[in-house]
Amino acid sequence: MAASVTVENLNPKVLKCEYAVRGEIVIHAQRLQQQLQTQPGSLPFDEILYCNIGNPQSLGQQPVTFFREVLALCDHPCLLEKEETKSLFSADAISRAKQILATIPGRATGAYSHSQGIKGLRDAIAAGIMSRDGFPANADDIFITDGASPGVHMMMQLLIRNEKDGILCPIPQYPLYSASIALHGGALVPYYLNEKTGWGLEISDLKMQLENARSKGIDVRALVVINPGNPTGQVLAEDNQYDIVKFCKNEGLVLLADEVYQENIYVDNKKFNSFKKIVRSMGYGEDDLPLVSLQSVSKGYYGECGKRGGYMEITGFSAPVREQIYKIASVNLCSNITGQILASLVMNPPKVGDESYASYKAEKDGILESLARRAKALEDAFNKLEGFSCNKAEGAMYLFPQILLPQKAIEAAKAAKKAPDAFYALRLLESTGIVVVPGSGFGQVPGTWHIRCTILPQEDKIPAVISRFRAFHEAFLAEYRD
Ligand SMILES: Cc1ncc(COP(=O)(O)O)c(C=O)c1O
Repeated sequence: MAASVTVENLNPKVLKCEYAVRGEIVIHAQRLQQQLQTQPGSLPFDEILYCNIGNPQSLGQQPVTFFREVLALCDHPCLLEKEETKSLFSADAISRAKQILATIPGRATGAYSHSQGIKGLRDAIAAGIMSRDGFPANADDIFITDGASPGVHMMMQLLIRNEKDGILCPIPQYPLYSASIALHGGALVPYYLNEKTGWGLEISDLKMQLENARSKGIDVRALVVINPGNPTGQVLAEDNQYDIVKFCKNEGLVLLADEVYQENIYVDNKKFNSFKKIVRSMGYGEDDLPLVSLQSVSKGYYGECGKRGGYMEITGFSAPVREQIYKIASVNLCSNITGQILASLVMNPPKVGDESYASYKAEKDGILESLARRAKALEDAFNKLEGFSCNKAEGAMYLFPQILLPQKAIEAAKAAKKAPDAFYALRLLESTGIVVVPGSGFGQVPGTWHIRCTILPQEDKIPAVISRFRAFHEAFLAEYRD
């Protein structure tokens, strides 16, 4: 019987969609990992180091105790009735769990919730946003989601009608954006971050790209800004943010602000400012600018990727449009309740005076300070490699060095039908077990080659990562030097 479903008759939007952070190189790494299990000693390394994805706990980062205590108590409320609980859990985790459970109808964490998320948790998130920004936030504007990704998909679904609807996206960009634009059948309108100025976002380039797209009949609907940047690690300066907001207002664009790395800042001279705060401090209110701000429990110092929690805060949309957004959310029923609770916790961590505060602060600072040291150590190491130039990771979880590849290597890549940076990343994996993502998965200025490497291996592993990388790179150059 002939197969009724073939690749040829699949939805072409699915075929067009690419997602390199889990692409060919990662699939090959998983194969090699299996080989290490079934035939130990058969490869030149004894473990695979996944530096391809911002998944901190998979590389040994420990979860924050307070958050997990509250989750455990919420998930098994009968613990709250037991005497031993008082010695096993901190007092503020116990009281927080009780407070949260009181907002959940029937204390049932196994029940569906409101499609935007449990109201009490949205109130807590709104309070967290207000204390972060100093401007009011409203629970009705919050949609709690299973990580930030569903929020991005929802907005693309809402905005993209056909291939003539465009979304301005940074290049390089996190491929969730290119993938979701492709899946929803829209046009990615690229704007280039300037590598020479530390991945600067230039309004002149935004304008040029917008005009260029419009001249081709593209109706540009939104601007995506990832701050701090992935894969590029830059943190936007406040003045730059004002200009971006003005640009969106003047051009009638929705501002999609991906702020999932808001807690990941590693330099003293930069500070995270939410676009919500910037917009409000410019005096713009609800009717001036449609703004979507995305946050996630996957990043920051919490790194709870597998719990799938996050939210989008939606302001500046009319009531009928918000009803449509609510309708899309309701088709998915609701996000998972554990992720909802965690999203409320990361926006309202323990405060001075709470029993957990000192240990919470020590865990948080320990993780963030270690990430800053790892970022610096890897940046310095990359900058010492011949042909590498690596901007600082001011924030986020990645380094994105440019590599000047010898012509001979580029030709070898061509012969192997691979992009040169994918060829390099594959060779790196096969000789060291280190998994990185080629720059071609994020977009880059044509003719330049990059790799993205996370800063997430634990500190005791960093010297080995650096020396394995260096040895590989020297051997690669020796093989392909022009
Ligand atoms: C910039 C950015 N946005 C969104 C996400 C989505 O993450 P999640 O769906 O786990 O919140 C990621 C994940 O790496 C990211 O880097």
